[in-house]
Amino acid sequence: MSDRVYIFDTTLRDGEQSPGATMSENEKVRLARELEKLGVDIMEAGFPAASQGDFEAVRKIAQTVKHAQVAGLCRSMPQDIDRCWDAIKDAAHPRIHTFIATSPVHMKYKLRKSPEQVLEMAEAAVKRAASYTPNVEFSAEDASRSDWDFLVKVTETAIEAGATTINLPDTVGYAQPQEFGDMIRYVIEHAKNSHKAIFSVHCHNDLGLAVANTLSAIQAGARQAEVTISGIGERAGNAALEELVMATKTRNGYYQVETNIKTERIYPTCRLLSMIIGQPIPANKVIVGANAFAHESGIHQDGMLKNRETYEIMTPESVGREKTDIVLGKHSGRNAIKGKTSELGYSLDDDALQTVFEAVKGLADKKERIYDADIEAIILEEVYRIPDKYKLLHLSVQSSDVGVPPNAAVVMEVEGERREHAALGTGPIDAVFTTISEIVGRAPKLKRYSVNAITSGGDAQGEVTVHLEENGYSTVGRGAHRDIIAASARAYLNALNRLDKKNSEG
Ligand SMILES: CC(=O)SCCNC(=O)CCNC(=O)[C@H](O)C(C)(C)COP(=O)(O)OP(=O)(O)OC[C@H]1O[C@@H](n2cnc3c(N)ncnc32)[C@H](O)[C@@H]1OP(=O)(O)O
Ligand SMILES: CC(C)C(=O)C(=O)O
Ligand SMILES: [Mg+2]
Repeated sequence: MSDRVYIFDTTLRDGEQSPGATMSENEKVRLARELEKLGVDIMEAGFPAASQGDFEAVRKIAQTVKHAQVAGLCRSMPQDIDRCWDAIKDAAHPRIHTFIATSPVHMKYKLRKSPEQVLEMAEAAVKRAASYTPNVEFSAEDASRSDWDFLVKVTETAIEAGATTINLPDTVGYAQPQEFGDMIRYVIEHAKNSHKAIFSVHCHNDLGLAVANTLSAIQAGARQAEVTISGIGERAGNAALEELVMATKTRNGYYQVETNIKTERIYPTCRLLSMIIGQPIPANKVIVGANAFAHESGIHQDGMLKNRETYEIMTPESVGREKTDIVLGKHSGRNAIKGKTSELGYSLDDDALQTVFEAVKGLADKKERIYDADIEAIILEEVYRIPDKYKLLHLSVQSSDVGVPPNAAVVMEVEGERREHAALGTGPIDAVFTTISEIVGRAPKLKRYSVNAITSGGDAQGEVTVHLEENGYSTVGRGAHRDIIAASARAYLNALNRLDKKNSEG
């Protein structure tokens, strides 16, 4: 049976210590509501002694959140602890989180205290916190650079004073996974009454090992993980909630632990945070980045279409994202293109598929990303075209405001014969249409002309639709191209070819 790992989210406290991630009171409350929906067990709402603003935000969150525990952080100082309690006392499940550093470098240079003084401060702090609530967490800051036997002593002291959670942080992201797991196991095995507390870890990502260290600690017996959404936090950040949770879920057989997180709420929560702090999610970010479930190369796309498990270890839906993105581009193969065209509702034979395949490869050389609408435009242009009597070979257009009137030069093939001509027009598109009509010796009436950007971005394709009328017949022609004048010429010829077919069918 799987053991439960409690998720302690500190996005609103350590996450907010990330440069540029300061949030207003309203934003913190909004995120707190989302964290509750996500299913975090404990949320650290802030550091009430830091400022009046943080005090108010923590108090508001404490009054708002109903199911999750709400923690406030405080130094091992009476005035900080009292202020913290004041802020969280209205919570349905309040927790005081007090801390003091235990590493030689922090004790000597930052605190200017001896280990004995630190032990006394820890004991006094936990006792004071426990006089307010039985739910007290004690953290030995910079635990990973502390003497292990001193950590055992501090842990015993804090448990004896009333702490029910003991947090051993890797404050500066210095630990290595095996070593960190060994440290947690050592303290749990050697501290008296360790069974009376839940052991927790809080890992920073300075060497990119925050999640690995947290997982190693879980294997060693830690049952609370302190994390943040998208891994934001002081310096390089904290262990990312989404990475830790999905690692334990995806490899449940390996870790044999479970969390209470509703994983399908992960993506919406990360998006909300990104909007609040105004920092976009990088495309290659684990689980929540735009590329995390996008498959670009033909061999991967082929595997995915045959069975998603070939290249996906979790589904995008399981983290609240939309379906897998098969990104068609220059690395795509025929199977992916066939899959996409049938998904769009077209059933193409092998020849048509080959035509689309070649057109996609050609377009991919010019365009960074191929969208569904590009594929549809290619199908319309390359497959569902009436056999052409008229073909465009070259087009050159001069558009102008003053001086030379707009003019076009067109080289075409008319039933296999090359013809060229140039003409003026009221605008560049009119010049193109006039030149083509003069080449083919016809003068259909242009009833309607429209242009749509069918894809987005600076390299978007435009689709032009023209309605032509001639001898009582009317028809529609379409053309797609990255240049709308070229798209217009194609649409006009497409309509002329259709008209010609109607005329000849009588
Ligand atoms: C690893 C972490 O993330 S720890 C949490 C970090 N978060 C914050 O710092 C919250 C924002 N901080 C603040 O607003 C301010 O630092 C305050 C209000 C907390 C304190 O401000 P000040 O009183 O001006 O102190 P200042 O920040 O300059 O220095 C910190 C003091 O606390 C002491 N201290 C640091 N940690 C602790 C602790 N856990 N317990 C007791 N004292 C501590 C330092 O030794 C220093 O003492 P000194 O003034 O006697 O040298
Ligand atoms: C206050 C503690 C838990 C902390 O943020 C750290 O050690 O990184
Ligand atoms: Mg921290």
